[in-house]
Amino acid sequence: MESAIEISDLRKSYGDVQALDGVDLTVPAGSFFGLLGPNGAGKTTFINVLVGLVRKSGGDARVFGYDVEDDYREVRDRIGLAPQEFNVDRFFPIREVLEHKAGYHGISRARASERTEEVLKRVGIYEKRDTRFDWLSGGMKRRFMLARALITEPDLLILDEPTAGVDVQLRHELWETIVDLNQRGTTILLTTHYIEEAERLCDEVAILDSGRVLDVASPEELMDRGTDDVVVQLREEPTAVPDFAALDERVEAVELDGARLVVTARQGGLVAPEVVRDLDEAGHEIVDLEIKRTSLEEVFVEMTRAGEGRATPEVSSQ
Ligand SMILES: Nc1ncnc2c1ncn2[C@@H]1O[C@H](COP(=O)(O)OP(=O)(O)OP(=O)(O)O)[C@@H](O)[C@H]1O
Repeated sequence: MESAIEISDLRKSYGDVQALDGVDLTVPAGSFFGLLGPNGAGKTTFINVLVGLVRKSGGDARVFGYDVEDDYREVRDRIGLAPQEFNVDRFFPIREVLEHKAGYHGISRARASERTEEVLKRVGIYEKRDTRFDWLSGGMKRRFMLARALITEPDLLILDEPTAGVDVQLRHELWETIVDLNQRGTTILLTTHYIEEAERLCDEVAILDSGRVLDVASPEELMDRGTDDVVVQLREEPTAVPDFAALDERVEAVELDGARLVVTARQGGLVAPEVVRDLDEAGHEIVDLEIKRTSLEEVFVEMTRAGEGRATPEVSSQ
C-alpha cells in the first residue's frame, strides 16, 4: 500500500531540547492515524516538520513520496492542516479568507468560490460566510479551522487537537465529518488529548513520548495489553472459588467481596467464558456478569508513565 507519510530517524533539536529523537513512522494512505503523547512529547514539532514550518535537524520525511524540504510545494499542496491555534486573518469575512487561501494554492477564482461554498456547507457554517472570524463562537471557529484545512481538497488532513474546548454535541458532529472524509479516501493524522477520541476513530495510533515512538498499534491491540475486570455476581457468598490465576496465566488478580467476584486479567473478554465455566463446574450460580474493559487512556497513561525516567532533555549532536 502507498504511504501517506514515511519517516525515518527524524530528529529535531531546539538548542538543548531534543524535541524529536529519531522517529520512525509509516502512515498508510487512506488510514485514520492517531498521534498520542503527553504535553511536550513532540507532536506539534512533528507536524510542523511535515508542513514545512520547522526545519528538521536530521533524518528523512516524505509525504506521498515527496521530500518535505526538497519538494516543499508538492507536499504543501497535498496537506490540509487544522492547527491547534487560531492563526486566522481576523478582519476579513471568512468566505474571503478561504478564497484567498485557495488562490494561494493556485486554484482558479471560479473554482475557489465554488469550493468555499462547499466546505462551509460541509462544516455547517455557510450562513456565517460574511462574518469575520473574530465574531464566530468558539465552536464555529473550530469548524472554520476544518473548512480552511479542506479548501485545497487535501489527500492528507492533519488535525491538531481538532475538538479542543468544544461541547460534546459539536465534538460528535466534527467526528462524523472527519470519518466521512476518511471514508472517501482522505488520510487523517490526528493528535488529541481526548484519548477516547483516538480509541473511537483511529485505525492505528503511535504513542510518542520525549521525542520517540514508544509503540504503533491499533487501539484494540493496545487495550489488549492493559487489564480488564471480569465482575461476577454470585447467588450465594462462596467459601472458596477456583484458583483462576493458576488456571490461566492472563489472570493477574482475584478479589472476592461477599458474593461479588472480580477477576482482573488481560484480554478479559476471552477469560470471562472460562471464569463462568469454572464457577459453574464448581457449583456456583451466577446472577450477573460484566466485563469492564480497560480504556486506551489507562494503557496510554501506563505506557507514558513508564517512559518518565528518560524524559530529561539531551544535548543534540546535530
Ligand atoms: N520553538 C521552540 N523553541 C524551543 N523549544 C521548543 C520549541 N517548540 C517546541 N519546543 C520544545 O520541544 C518539545 C516538544 O514540543 P511540542 O510542542 O512539539 O510538543 P507537543 O507534543 O506538541 O506538546 P503539546 O501536547 O503540549 O502540544 C518541548 O520540550 C517544547 O518545549
